[in-house]
Amino acid sequence: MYPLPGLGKRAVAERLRIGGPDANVPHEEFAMPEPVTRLHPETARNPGMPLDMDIVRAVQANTSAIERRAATLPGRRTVKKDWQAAWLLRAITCIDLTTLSGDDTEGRVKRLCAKARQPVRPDLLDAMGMAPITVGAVCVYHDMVETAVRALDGSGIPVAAVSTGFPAGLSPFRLRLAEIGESVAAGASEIDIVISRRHALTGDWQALYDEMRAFRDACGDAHVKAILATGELGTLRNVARASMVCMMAGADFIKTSTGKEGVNATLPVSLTMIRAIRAYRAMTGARVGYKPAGGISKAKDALTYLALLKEELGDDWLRPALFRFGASSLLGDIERQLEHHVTGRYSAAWRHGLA
Ligand SMILES: O=C[C@H](O)COP(=O)(O)O
Repeated sequence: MYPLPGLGKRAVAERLRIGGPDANVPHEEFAMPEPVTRLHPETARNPGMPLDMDIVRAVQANTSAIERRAATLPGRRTVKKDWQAAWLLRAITCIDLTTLSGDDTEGRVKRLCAKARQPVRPDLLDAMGMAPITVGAVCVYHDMVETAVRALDGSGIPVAAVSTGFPAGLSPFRLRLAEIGESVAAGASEIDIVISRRHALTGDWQALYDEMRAFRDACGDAHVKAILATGELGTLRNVARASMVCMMAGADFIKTSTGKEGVNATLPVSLTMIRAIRAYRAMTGARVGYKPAGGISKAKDALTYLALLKEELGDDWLRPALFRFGASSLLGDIERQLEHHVTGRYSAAWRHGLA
């Protein structure tokens, strides 16, 4: 399957220069596809491919071009009224509703799971003529996996566990592998691993590939999201290369951040990672998901991310199987905007607590 027949070396090389001229931005009517009817439609997993250092070395990132384009993104596409409500509902279905605090309790996780099952008040959904929806997943530390799995029983909502010594990823390697196994055994069907940043910072792409491959193997049937901790990778080129190497090693998703770095999800980083996903898709035919995480708390930011994804990867990515927001408080602001859409009034933010 790699490389795709018909895609010559030159075409591949063009796609690896992130930030170069972009002939691939679609200009069709900027509307949402039909509503999500199935939460997690089958998506073939990314099988990965052998590490190809020629490709990794060819990956470039033109930082100033990326930053220029990212700066134009907010407000570039505006969706209003019913369309905006539809986009916000779509955003909710793509949230990994997250609690990752040292003071997490079973009670907090149960309340979060109740919110995951019913993220929008039924009267608001009725007023919009919408069927019930749920979030994409609930994301917790290992110790809370069993509680979340029980609380979500019968809902079809997956539990994602952060793993491998999250957030720094500096515990002994065998323990990081064992941690994945424990979380899968406890019922997590998605595992968010953290990469060893030093491998990217020192350009040891073979070590990063081997680590990622081992993490994926330890996950078994559970889907694996690779957290790059982009705020600690130094350059956008490192972000682009780490994205490519993790995808080559079989990551199902690439994710920006743990939420604990000094800088978490940003638009330049997102553009870089999304372009890497696009290049990987062009080379191999495989679709890898994207998860910006950390600091995304406003409905308008969610709209910007969805617009970016639609422009760069197309409607196919606008669903939970290929896109998630890692966010602990975004849902509250979206619900507040939906209430305003239906009633014409804003309620206080405290009325939309999550857990
Ligand atoms: O992966 C998810 C993040 O840890 C959540 O970050 P946040 O609390 O800034 O929304």
